[in-house]
Amino acid sequence: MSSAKIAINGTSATNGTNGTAKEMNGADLKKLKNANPPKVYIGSPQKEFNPSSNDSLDGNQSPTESGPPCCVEAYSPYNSCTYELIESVAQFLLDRVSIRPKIGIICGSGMDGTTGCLADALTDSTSFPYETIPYFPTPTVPGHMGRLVFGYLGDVPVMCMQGRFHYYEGYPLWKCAMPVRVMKLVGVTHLLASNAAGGLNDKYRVGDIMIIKDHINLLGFAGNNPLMGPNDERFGPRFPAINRAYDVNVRRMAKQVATEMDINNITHEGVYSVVGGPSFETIAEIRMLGALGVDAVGMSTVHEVITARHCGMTSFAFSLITNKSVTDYESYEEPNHEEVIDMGKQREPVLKEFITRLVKKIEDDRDE
Ligand SMILES: O=P(O)(O)O[C@@H]1C[C@H](O)[C@@H](CO)O1
Ligand SMILES: Nc1nc2[nH]cnc2c(=O)[nH]1
Repeated sequence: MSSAKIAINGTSATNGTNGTAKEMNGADLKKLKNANPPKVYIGSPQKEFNPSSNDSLDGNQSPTESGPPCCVEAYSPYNSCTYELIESVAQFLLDRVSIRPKIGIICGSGMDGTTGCLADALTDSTSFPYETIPYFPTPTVPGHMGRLVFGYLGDVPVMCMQGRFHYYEGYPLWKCAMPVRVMKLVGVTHLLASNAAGGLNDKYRVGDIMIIKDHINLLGFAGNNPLMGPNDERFGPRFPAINRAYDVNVRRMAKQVATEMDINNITHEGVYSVVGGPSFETIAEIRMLGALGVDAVGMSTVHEVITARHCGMTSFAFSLITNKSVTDYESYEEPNHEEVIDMGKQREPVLKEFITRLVKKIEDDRDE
């Protein structure tokens, strides 16, 4: 494996080779954190990109819009993050890693922690703490690391979000899903998202896996969607179809993996619904969701999948059932984030194996 250079504000560090990982650190991070807005360095020799000027990004592209850097308006409900800006973030990453992943993974709660998580299984990895990536949001939730990691899962090149962004953190949906567009422009064709969810279906037990076959976008019902605002056709159409969001072929492969791993008894296929959070559901809300045909409820994924489908990515997602949704007024049980994180950690080895095998199948399928 050849070694690549990671350039940080004009300094550089050598990328890890053969199982080692490199991360931006110390003084460089401090410098980047203090930069406001973050600086984007594109091309060689490095040059500072000012989104509000007509600076050329790499000699070929130029921003088509003037005005302030759009992603700085973090709380705008409408996506004002231009194609050019996303392209510049993707280029920032591509300039610093040598691998070209086709598969992007988003690790859910408890699966993205500090030890033993999927991202740690990557070899030849290069990781970017989110605060070092221009225009990236930063996670605020305990149990969510904040790193984008490039590396090999088995022998398959992937990029992996170790920690995601949630609506309840105060980020608009488009911003929560912005990394998916970055993945797209990095060259990713397949999105694999995981999440922690409360189980409504009576047959589900804590620790089970639910392959998502469909979703109910409750945030969308309430008039909120990551695609609201001006549409850029370079990403996708104004009115994308979403009825085949969870790819049937990848779901079939995931079920094959479950059979190979002999975990069919804990693997299901069902409907996920997203709520805004951060409060968990009331009993009346859970009963309503159950009546609507929801099998598991959580606070993420749907806006990422919508964004992925909009830009033509194949998407797959699964939930780890970290707690049973409470449906009984007599019950003293209360869902809590600690049990969510604990269950994620407990299931880490199984999920790692599940994802590693699935990624391999997808890669082999892509090659056929
Ligand atoms: O990021 P995910 O959807 O896995 O996280 C779920 C929703 C909340 O962030 C958290 C609640 O414990 O778990
Ligand atoms: N909304 C919601 N999100 C979760 N994430 C993990 N468990 C739950 C839950 O019970 N409800």
